[in-house]
Amino acid sequence: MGDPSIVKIVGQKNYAKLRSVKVLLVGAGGIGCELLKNLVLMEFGEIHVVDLDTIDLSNLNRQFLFRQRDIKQPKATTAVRAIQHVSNSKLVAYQSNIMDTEKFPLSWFSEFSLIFNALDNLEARRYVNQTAQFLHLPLLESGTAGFDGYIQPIIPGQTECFDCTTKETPKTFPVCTIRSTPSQPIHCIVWAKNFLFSQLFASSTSVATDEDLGTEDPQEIERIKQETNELHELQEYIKSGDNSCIPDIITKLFVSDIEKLLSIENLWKNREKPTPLHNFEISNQLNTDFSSVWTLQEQVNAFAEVTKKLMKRLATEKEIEFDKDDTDTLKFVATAANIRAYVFHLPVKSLFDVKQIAGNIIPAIATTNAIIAGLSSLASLRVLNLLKHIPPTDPKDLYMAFTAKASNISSNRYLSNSQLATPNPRCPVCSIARGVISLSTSALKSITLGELLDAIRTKYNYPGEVSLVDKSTQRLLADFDFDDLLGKSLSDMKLGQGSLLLVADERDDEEELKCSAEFYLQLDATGNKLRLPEIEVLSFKPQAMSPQEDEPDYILNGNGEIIIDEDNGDSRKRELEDASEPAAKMAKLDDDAIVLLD
Ligand SMILES: Nc1ncnc2c1ncn2[C@@H]1O[C@H](COP(=O)(O)OP(=O)(O)OP(=O)(O)O)[C@@H](O)[C@H]1O
Ligand SMILES: [Zn+2]
Repeated sequence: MGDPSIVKIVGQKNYAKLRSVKVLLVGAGGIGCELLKNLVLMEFGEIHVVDLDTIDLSNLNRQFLFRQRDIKQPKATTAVRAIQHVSNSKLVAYQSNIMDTEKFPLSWFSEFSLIFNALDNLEARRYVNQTAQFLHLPLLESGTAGFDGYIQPIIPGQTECFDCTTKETPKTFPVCTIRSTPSQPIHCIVWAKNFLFSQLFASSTSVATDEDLGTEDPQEIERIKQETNELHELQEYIKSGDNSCIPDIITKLFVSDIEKLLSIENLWKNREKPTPLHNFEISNQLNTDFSSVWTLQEQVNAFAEVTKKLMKRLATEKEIEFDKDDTDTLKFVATAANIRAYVFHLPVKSLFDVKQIAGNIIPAIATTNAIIAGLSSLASLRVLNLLKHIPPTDPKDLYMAFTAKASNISSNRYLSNSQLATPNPRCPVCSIARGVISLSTSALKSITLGELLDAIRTKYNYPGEVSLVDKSTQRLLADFDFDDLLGKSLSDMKLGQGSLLLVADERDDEEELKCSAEFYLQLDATGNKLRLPEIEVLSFKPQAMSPQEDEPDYILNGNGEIIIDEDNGDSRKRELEDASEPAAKMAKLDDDAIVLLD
């Protein structure tokens, strides 16, 4: 019979279907905990939860399945344990990285009817998106940041995928701004975190000669390189564990390096000159209030104290990574950034503020997570065709949904939606045909690369001029003028379970080319020597795609940011702003046109 409220929504017949559906939830953080609760209350037959992380104190305000006693416990297993007692669903938890191909081969994913993404980074989102494309599995992608949030249903082959729109990597700054001419507090924080801290405690790399330094001035380039190598020497100091060198470190960073900068006169023609930190003293007087702005003396004292502590830690830990929740690493970065800010006459920040910036933190809001998880679970019923009174879903009728601040449509409407676009023909992920090649272990040894390539050519009508790339390692295995490896066996080429092979038509000047195809190698225990998938590899007209075609006017970043494409979006944006119904793509953004979404 089942829970009467869910039966009312889906009907008795669909309820039986719902009970047999197996879904995958990736991420048991802010959205993940909410989603797991919803999916359990909806009585999905089986819910598998994957999360690689353990619980932090800072998660407890919104990840309501966790308690103080759970800190340092795995998120996935703890979430499942917390909800098990009210669950009518079979729950399975994994404390693992979803990108672990040994633990989660493609065949494992193929057991699910639907995947929910509740992730916080671009790499994992992309990986799941690609996997869903491989298996033609529907995916419900989601993210939130503060009051902003979105869900995007992705139906492979029918609606745009996560990678159909360009995803920008987070904002970066030119090296010369960070290393020579900071003009905002964030430049000092980036210097302290990404350059100083990582040089001294994480790893020692000198500046690569081809790194874009953002300056042409030979004197400045020379100084940046020299400074990096000198820092390498400081790292040796730090490793020695000798506390007496701390004043030398301060002198090097905030006096001699600054004096060297001052000697490059070009830099200061149109800028205020920095003031080196001459005559500093170190005392024991420490400020412990993380939300106040400390005096210069307090910054110097805290910098000396925490450097001493990190030197001691380094002796046992060998390498220390920056972590916003590790007070020592945060204090080092905050005080170093603030002393540099004093030197460059820039505003100084409290430790708490530096934590927000250095940890890329936008306060997570439990309500936004709950709304987005609610929308995602509701969308799942549509995607799976389980709603009682709604006719079978045409993917064209599915919508993305956004919470208020991410929408430009109406200032007094909290939720807005936008019809899903069709797949972008130039998408690097979903414009490629995909399938699974199964083969026996003995075939790996007996079949040569050339034989496999011939079989693929024949089956999918590829021409002679194709290239074959091992996508897992980005190795070129063959192309029209490189056939040296074709006589080698697949196992000689280290190809096997989980390898990804990309075949591409390499002909020039043809009116019509075959689309690329990507194959996943899967070992087959049933004795099949070699079986190629029954997939259709379409052709396309290369000249038909002009660079302007269908360019999206916004970018949804999985890391994630919503960014307006300034060059292309203007006219479209206007159109959207004028539109009243139906709500369309989001565009109302903060002043700097960036909204971060986890
Ligand atoms: N590759 C991955 N495999 C499995 N789980 C992942 C992977 N990448 C991220 N996650 C999980 O996705 C979840 C995202 O949740 P959320 O955005 O609330 O982040 P959080 O780490 O819990 O919080 P915060 O970043 O604010 O401290 C996290 O629990 C994280 O461990
Ligand atoms: Zn795509």
